[in-house]
Amino acid sequence: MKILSRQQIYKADKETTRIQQISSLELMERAATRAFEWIHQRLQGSPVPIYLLCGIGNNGGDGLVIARHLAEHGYHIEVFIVDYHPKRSPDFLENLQALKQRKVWPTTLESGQALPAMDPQGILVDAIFGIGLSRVPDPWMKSVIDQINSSGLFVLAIDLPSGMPADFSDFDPAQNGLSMVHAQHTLTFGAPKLTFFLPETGSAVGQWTVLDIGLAREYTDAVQTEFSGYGAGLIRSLYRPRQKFTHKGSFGHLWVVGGSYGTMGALQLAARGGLRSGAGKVTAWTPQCGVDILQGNLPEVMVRTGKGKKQLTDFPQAGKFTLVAGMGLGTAKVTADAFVPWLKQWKQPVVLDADALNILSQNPEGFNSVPAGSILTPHPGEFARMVGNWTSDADKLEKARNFVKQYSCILVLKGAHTLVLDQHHGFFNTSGNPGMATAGSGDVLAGMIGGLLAQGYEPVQAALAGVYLHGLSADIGVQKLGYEALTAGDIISGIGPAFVSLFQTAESGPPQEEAAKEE
Ligand SMILES: NC(=O)C1=CN([C@@H]2O[C@H](COP(=O)(O)OP(=O)(O)OC[C@H]3O[C@@H](n4cnc5c(N)ncnc54)[C@H](OP(=O)(O)O)[C@@H]3O)[C@@H](O)[C@H]2O)[C@H](O)CC1
Ligand SMILES: [K+]
Repeated sequence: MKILSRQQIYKADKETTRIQQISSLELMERAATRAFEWIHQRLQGSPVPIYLLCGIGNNGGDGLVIARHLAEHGYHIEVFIVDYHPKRSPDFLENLQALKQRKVWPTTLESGQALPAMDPQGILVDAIFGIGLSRVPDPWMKSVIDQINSSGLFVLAIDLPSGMPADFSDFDPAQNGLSMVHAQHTLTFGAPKLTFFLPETGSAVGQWTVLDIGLAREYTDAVQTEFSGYGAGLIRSLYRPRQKFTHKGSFGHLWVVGGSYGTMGALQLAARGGLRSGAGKVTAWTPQCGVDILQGNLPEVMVRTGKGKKQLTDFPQAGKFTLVAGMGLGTAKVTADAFVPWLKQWKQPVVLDADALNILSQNPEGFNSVPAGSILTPHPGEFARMVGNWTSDADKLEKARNFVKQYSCILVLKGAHTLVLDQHHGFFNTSGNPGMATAGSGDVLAGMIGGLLAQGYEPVQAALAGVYLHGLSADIGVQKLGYEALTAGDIISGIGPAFVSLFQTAESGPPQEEAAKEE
């Protein structure tokens, strides 16, 4: 699922009309008809009042086409033209004519005018601004947006909520008060937009559905995008089936390094995540206080200790194993003093999480010792320690881009849509749920990525599959437990079913392809 930039969507639009030899008016008709069908399928002729707020560009034109189809099907509609600009797009004007021919007479709202009273049981279709938004809405538009947001109506946004840019190519909405319609649902054309995946703007999108409007595949298949969303389809294509004549040595040896007095749980969760993801063998390197805990709880895991009793003061010699470090490690000076030089020994990619990242943030020179291709898995607090505070999602993305370039690493930026970013591309994950905001969830993920890396997946593949399966395990967990009760241990219990469901058909398992399309 490619995320096209604003300019690429315009190009897709143009190429579609050229290749398919249709007019832009016909493409608008096609797009808006898909949106109408989506509404009609759900409302089934219900007498609920529908208020269509249309701008004066092509997003407004879409709104007028939807209005025409709704009127033809007997819906109770009221149409408003939000007159924020003196110019009108030609396709808007054509569709205004077509609507009037159907004896529907829109009301024009002029600058400064308030929205009319609306039945709070009704539905508001937001077709004011689409991808054409190129600057911050003016004070009147901001007040219209505020009135929509406090109206209490169900808001359905067309293409994207008005006031929200598709990407950050023109302006950064967070620097300007984030004035945007908050929709319950967004019907977007052709491809999801970058801003859907980021917390500042994504919260305004609500649920979202990508409507296939038949954009020219000649263009959309070939175009290189900076970002994409991914789901089961990509992970299935990466999956390495197990062969019959294999043994545990075929699936790698994972070492989880970390733990300190009082935080041995983190190391255990990572070890279990690695085992459940298929690592052939798992060894834990812990301070001496960890031996009984790990041996008692995890019979499958071998345990080796450093010299330190309550915290690590030394580390194992780099060897032919896959390293995941940082879970519960602590940031004591003795630990940090040993950890930073030790990292230099590593030549093959490693996975660094939690306190490994915190230690490096306190000793930034150490990031230069991280082997190329390593996977760093910070949560937002850890990432802020790594790169400094950001002022907005756009700024955070920029900082992340610079970081992966500088250190040739892969960042896994954890969030509602975890971003796996390398120097070539950013992948937003589509599995997972708010139940995952629970202690130890990140330790499990680090272990899972390590378990996949140990089995020979390329680093970016291990990161993508680990993140997706981690989210899917939690999705399976919440089906029985709900969000509140889900724990990191439950995510581990879901890993097996997640692998299994990856290859189930839509009829017998969670419909993963849909999950990627519809939030
Ligand atoms: N391929 C597709 O996805 C299709 C998309 N369609 C729909 O078309 C819109 C995009 O339409 P467009 O006319 O380009 O833009 P908008 O309707 O979003 O905006 C109209 C104009 O508003 C001006 N603008 C921008 N920011 C502001 C602002 N803050 N205040 C006032 N005015 C603003 C801007 O014009 P300027 O010349 O002033 O810059 C916009 O052009 C897309 O979202 C879909 O809904 C088609 O229907 C079919 C295919
Ligand atoms: K809109």
